[in-house]
Amino acid sequence: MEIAAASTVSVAPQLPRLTNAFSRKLGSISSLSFGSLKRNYCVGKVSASSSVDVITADKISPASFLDKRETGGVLHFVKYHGLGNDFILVDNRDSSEPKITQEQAAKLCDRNFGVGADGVIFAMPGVNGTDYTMRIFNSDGSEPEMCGNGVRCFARFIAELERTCKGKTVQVKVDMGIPILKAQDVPTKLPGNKGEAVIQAELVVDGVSWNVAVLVWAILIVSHLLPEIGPKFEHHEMFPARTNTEFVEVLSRSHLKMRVWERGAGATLACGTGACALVVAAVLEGRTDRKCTVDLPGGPLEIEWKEEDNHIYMTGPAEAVFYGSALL
Ligand SMILES: N[C@@H](CCC[C@H](N)C(=O)O)C(=O)O
Repeated sequence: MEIAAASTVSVAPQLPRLTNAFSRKLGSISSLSFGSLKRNYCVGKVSASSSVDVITADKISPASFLDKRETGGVLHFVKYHGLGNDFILVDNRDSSEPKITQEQAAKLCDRNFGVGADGVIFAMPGVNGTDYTMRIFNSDGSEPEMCGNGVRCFARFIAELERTCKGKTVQVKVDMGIPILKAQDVPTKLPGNKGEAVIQAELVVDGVSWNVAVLVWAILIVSHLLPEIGPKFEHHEMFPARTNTEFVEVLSRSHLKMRVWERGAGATLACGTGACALVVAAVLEGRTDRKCTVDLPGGPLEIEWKEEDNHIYMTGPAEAVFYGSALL
């Protein structure tokens, strides 16, 4: 059995890179389909496409709650999670500015003094011909470019807002687009060593040498070290925009296990973009096939990096947890 740490470094660079790469496609149109209904949307500065299948049926209709309009100082939301990576979803379709500030989002995400979540996601009006735009603030208030588990929850939320889906849990497949491996697009100051990509490079963190690639492999890491080592990767000088980090164990050519330290959110139960980056890294290093199950603390994700179109497809659950109103 091989244990690799990973990745985030390895993957980390990759994650931001994926997101940053996407961000240059501002306004590009993707599709979201719920059964027979199809919607185009733009994820923040990123684009992605999803399809949703309802796998369970709810007994209650949230319609009356979702129809509520805010009065001063109150924010209505729905709490969702994808494999334990949890988000506060806000119906922001009537404005292209988020209803709350980044500071307010950080307070809401606090697990002791707020609602508790890994991030706040806003469903906003579409741009450039899209039906919707998604924006997300991390639990520290910073704004990432993309969120894999979050985009599945977003898809589920849109379906609920449009009354096209009443299931508590749905399985969502997301087209995460094309991975970009160019070092400067990650961004990382690590020099490209495989074309312009960073594969199997050395990264020194806190005096320890890690074998990283666009992902990081090869070092055993145990869970209790995550809070200690995670921030050192996140804030490493080689990653000017900080980074997400996935620590990985290779179980077989189609099975990976990972722990994540997220930029702006810390140790979370799952990270969709990280799982995608991980599979790309694993394939580039010849460690796995293109279709893998990635086990995360919150459960498994199915990831496929298709050769035909170079896109990465992620499939996993999105579950509604509760409806609430927060005092701001
Ligand atoms: N913290 C991340 C953004 C969120 C990633 C997410 N959990 C996922 O599922 O992809 C960042 O700052 O990049």
